[in-house]
Amino acid sequence: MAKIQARNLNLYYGEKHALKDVSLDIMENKITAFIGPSGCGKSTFLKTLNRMNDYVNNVKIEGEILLDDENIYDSRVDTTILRKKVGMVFQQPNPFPMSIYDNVAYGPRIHGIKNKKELDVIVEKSLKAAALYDEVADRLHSSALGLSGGQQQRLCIARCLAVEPEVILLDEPTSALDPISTLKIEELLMELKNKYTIAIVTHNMQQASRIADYTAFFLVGEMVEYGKTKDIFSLPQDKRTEDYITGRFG
Ligand SMILES: Nc1ncnc2c1ncn2[C@@H]1O[C@H](COP(=O)(O)OP(=O)(O)OP(=O)(O)O)[C@@H](O)[C@H]1O
Repeated sequence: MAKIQARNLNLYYGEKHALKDVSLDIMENKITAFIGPSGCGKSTFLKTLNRMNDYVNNVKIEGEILLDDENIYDSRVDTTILRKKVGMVFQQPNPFPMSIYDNVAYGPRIHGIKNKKELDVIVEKSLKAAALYDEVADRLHSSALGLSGGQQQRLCIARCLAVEPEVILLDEPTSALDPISTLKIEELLMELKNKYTIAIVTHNMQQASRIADYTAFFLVGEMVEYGKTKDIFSLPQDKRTEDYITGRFG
């Protein structure tokens, strides 16, 4: 079942036409990867899925993004609620300069949860779900900035999970990490897809082929090809996809 449907999405940064008539369905409880060369619009597309582009000046968006069949660009949509449902993890781990506990409790507190016992439960549950709890259980009140890069990224995933999202967007979440931390995040995402819908931008085609159920290939603002990952990598239908995945450019 489609959790998110992009319908004829066009995005302009000023004069620049950065997304050209993109339509694609993101399936529930699956991992969907967006691949393509630098500057092709992968991150831009990802950010349209929870309206992060609203923060950029001079952006014009046409078309629709339906989340559970409702257009998230409808003027009545509350973007705070939208971003609670559709959480995001960025390329550089960006823990807040506060304790591990407070990082995870941050979102729930903003959404009005004050009770300490309740927060304790959320923090522990989220850290466990992000496969970080065992490594930090004895230092929940130490600074998050003392964690390794890979741990920081799992903390950011825990922070995202703490507000009980339905969809998790990740923009090259492992590109700043070593191979072992990368593997841990990949394993974690494959576990998390049982509960969440996941969309990930990655430069790493091996990563897409390892973890993604579906893959979309972007090129200069166009979504060239989209399908089951194994089909995209073994039987690409478009010459441009084939050239890219066989390493002829990009
Ligand atoms: N805020 C902005 N203002 C103007 N142009 C932008 C802005 N953000 C991105 N662009 C342009 O839009 C195009 C798509 O950028 P985007 O970051 O989505 O690509 P990408 O495929 O994610 O690239 P990368 O893999 O290098 O991150 C690029 O040409 C980029 O320069």
